[in-house]
Amino acid sequence: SDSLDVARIREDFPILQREFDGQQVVYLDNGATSQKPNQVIDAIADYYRNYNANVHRGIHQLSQEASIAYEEAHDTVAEFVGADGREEMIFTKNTTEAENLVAYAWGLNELGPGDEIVLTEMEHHASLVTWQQIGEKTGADVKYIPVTEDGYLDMDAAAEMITDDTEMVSVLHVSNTLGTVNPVSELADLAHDHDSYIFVDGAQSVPNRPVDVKDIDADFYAFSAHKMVGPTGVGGLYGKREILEAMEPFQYGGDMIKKVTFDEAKWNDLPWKFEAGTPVIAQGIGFAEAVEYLEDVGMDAIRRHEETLAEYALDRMAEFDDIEIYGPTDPTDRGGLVAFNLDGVHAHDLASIMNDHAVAIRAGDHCTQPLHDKLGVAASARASFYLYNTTDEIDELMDAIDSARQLFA
Ligand SMILES: Cc1ncc(COP(=O)(O)O)c(CNc2co[nH]c2=O)c1O
Repeated sequence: SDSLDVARIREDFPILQREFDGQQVVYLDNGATSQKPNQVIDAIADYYRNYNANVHRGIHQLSQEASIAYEEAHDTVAEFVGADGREEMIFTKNTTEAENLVAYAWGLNELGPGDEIVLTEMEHHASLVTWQQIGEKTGADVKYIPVTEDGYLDMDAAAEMITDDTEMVSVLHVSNTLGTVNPVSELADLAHDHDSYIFVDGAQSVPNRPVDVKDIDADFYAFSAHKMVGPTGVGGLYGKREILEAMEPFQYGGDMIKKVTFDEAKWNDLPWKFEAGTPVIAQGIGFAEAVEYLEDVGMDAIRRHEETLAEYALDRMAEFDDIEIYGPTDPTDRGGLVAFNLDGVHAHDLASIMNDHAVAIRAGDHCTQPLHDKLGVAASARASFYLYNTTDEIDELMDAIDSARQLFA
């Protein structure tokens, strides 16, 4: 079977050997950011050491090498998510900037009173706050597809809420709080039946499972390199070519133009039209290396590994009646993360005790405050898994939770 050789993978991530007070770190905060293998670190260092130069303009050898590497990085990332080449793959700073790019470059210009933007109650602030603001600035109405008791989207409500007044449906593929995997192909069909665009937030899906944007038929699809063993500072925004061709640029300046006179400017070809100024060269090169690393491991194998870890974590937590778990209980129907609370212990206190045991988890609202309001909790703890985690590490998590239980009993 193509299951993961986790022991061999862990050798690529030196940070996993770190110890705090003699305890080896147990890193379970991958939903916030992933760790980076030597291959990615070395690729970025290699660029700075051996062919650092600015791109798109240089005549000299170094600039040509840097330009080719940066441009081909777009092809690598595009192919990874099933896009048709670099013309459909814009490098942004992160998923948040990708949402803002479409919100400003398309939303502000195209939306007005009477138009509707449909989100979900489980949206991350990157989309929720962005489209809420666009609604305020344009007069468009913002609606939220409800989340059911068991953590799924209410698709009957979705079918009613997406109408001919809907111009944009913006939904996350996998919830960073509930782990829910949303039916984005079905939502794309609903949006397109009403001539609406659909923006899919793939921050928690592209790193963890195979994604094919053409299969989903998304109009836009965004994700971040730092969650998929790549560097911070670069993300991918897929857009259908014909939509990007028709869209106004997001930022103006060098590189995004073809010709400038004192009277006007002509825009550059895709994707450079949306990459103003000196781009994220080193990060883009690191992004491509991260994609190649994940491809070598295999996205199906990663998805299955995370399902195994989620199932193990859910089973271990189900042994206790003082742990409340949020999101679907079926491990094959959710991402590799579990948000939870321990009765009587605030999530921040729990995370602090976890830290005393060198266990790194997240506590707070995970940038989904409206969802936490709906769940009726101010904060939750969250363990999120990746290709280098093990069930032994989940046992360490459970032992640390137990020490918190004893402390607060
Ligand atoms: C679903 C989702 N959308 C968008 C973002 C924003 O990504 P960024 O622009 O790269 O920051 C995140 C990051 N989520 C988290 C960041 O820290 N903890 C998290 O759960 C996310 O989980």
